[in-house]
Amino acid sequence: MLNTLTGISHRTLLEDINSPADIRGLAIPELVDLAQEIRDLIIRTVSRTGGHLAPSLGVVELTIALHYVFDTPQDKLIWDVGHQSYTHKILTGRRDQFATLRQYKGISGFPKIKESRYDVFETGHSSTSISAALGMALARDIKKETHRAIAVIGDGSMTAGLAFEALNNAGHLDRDLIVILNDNEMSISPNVGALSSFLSRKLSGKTMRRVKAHIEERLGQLSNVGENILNILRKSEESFKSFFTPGMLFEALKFDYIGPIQGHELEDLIETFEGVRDNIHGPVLIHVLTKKGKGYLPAEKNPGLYHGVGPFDIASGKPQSSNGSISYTEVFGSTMVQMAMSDHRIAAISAAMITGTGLNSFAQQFPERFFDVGIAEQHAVTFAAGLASQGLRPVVAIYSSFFQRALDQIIHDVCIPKLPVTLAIDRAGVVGDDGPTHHGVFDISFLRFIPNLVVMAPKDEEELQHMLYTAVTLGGPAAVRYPRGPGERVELATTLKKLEIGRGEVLVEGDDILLLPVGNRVYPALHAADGLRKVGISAAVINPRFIKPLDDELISTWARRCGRVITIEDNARQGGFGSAVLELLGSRRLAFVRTCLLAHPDEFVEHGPQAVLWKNSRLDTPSIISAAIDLMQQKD
Ligand SMILES: Cc1ncc(C[n+]2csc(CCOP(=O)(O)OP(=O)(O)O)c2C)c(N)n1
Ligand SMILES: CC(=O)[C@@H](O)[C@H](O)COP(=O)(O)O
Ligand SMILES: [Mg+2]
Repeated sequence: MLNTLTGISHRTLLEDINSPADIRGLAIPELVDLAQEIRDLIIRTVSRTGGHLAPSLGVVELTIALHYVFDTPQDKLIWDVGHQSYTHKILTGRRDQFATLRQYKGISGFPKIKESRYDVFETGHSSTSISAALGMALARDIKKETHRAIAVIGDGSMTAGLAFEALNNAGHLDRDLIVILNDNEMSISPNVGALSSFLSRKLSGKTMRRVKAHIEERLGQLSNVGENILNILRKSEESFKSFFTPGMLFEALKFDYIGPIQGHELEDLIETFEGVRDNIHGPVLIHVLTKKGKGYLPAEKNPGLYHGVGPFDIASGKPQSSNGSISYTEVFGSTMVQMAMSDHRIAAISAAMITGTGLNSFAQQFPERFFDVGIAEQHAVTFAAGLASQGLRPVVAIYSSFFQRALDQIIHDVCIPKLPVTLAIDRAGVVGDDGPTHHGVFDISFLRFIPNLVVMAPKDEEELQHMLYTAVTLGGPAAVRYPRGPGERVELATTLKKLEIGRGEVLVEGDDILLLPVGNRVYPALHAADGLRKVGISAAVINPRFIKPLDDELISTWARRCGRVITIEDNARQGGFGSAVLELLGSRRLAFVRTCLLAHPDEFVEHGPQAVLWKNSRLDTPSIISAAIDLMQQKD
């Protein structure tokens, strides 16, 4: 590598690292230098590609130490969420491809089995790693193999029920299993919840007093031994606190607990891991303290902002300027504030995604009506149902792909009892660079079959405002799905209006073909109708607004009139909006109408810019035009 100051070129350590085997011969000072080279590479690359910078910078030493001590890939290393796996990728043969991180056709931002044999489990959604590692440990024992199973999970991800289900089961099964708790006291925003306080031993005064009184009472009943311990405890709050360690929780779950250890000290990490590797059997949890964003000052100072970033300037840390459009998420956030000012029943719930869902302002202005429940989508929905059962009008804002976790709660706790809960489904449709784990392309399919639920999708940001208002004033369960990214730059409404449930709108009249686009596909369809007019095809465009209930009358009338229908949706074809229209046409004896369903095919859509993904799935304007021309030319 060329030193730009001296003009002298020298070989970096990283240039000789092609697999973890290559780091195992290095001495500690060399590993320290290697960590710096890796950090530089991550910062350089992510400043160009965007990505999960702060989580990855926080685990550089941890990753080096794990690959140094354990015999990967025979030993199975599982990265929870996987957004912190950049060092792992660089060390496991993907250094040269790292420049393509999150680029279309480039390497993914998450572990991918097809990318490397070191990626033994795919992640993206949180809190799966302990379950997966436990499964691997059991498979190992059944097959009489000897490798280790290691889950690396963050303190944020540890708050999810799934992680606790796995700990509970692992304690019971008592097999060799290593859980590394990467504790940086951060989820995306600062971590919240009782567990988080417990890990950092920030026990509340109330808890302290209660437990202290209880112990004093119990020990006081004993003779000398009790008095001695009591005296120690009385000495200071600190010594009392030290009586409680985060380990107590895990030990109660039958794990050995080791730590907390400093996560940026390579020597300590390596020594601890070697000790565990060579001496400990059964489930063990190693508590590692790290700093999110370590080594890049702007990220250290503001780890939330640099959790996931777009391209930025390294020197100043400033993100590349956006084009100034307001996003759907921002409109959701401001509309929530607008509604909550006059309706005191409105509450907002986020599952550890306050900024991502645009709820910062609501949280600041209405702290008593805002709840960040941690990474707990299932709980978020049932908690909302509880609020709604007592007269509140909760809005649960969660990304489409994370709502997948809460399907049972939506059905069982919200829709069967018809409770007035609004599901604000952000990131509906393809999200872009995060890829298949994060695309929100299934929600139409998994919500459409639920009785009592009204499902809406706005064509633009102004319609989103009215749909939110319609949802919270409905008096029953409602869902509004809206996409990632900028709106259509339309003017926002100052007065919110209630839409008539199940009523669509005719945007363009036409006789030859009916275009039925959903949500963010409405504008591309309008442009397509313009294009079709130029080649002599008269296309009608209807914005259905409601995916459920459908405007049966309007759609049937226009389908009969045009004789050809194209549905267009940023959702999977299977069970999607197009399927709903086919069901309608069948039930109305309109099966003779020629149809074409434009939607994502029955495969997982890869990562890449949204525009590319829409084009690939034939959901952009030119594809709609060519589908219409094809349908016009179709003969029996
Ligand atoms: C089920 C689910 N909900 C929400 C998210 C969004 N998300 C990604 S990372 C993250 C925070 C994770 O915190 P932690 O595990 O402590 O990792 P850190 O980023 O601090 O390293 C969240 C909420 C997700 N990936 N999966
Ligand atoms: C890893 C993860 O799940 C989140 O950080 C996600 O990548 C955020 O996506 P947005 O950038 O769309 O908020
Ligand atoms: Mg964390």
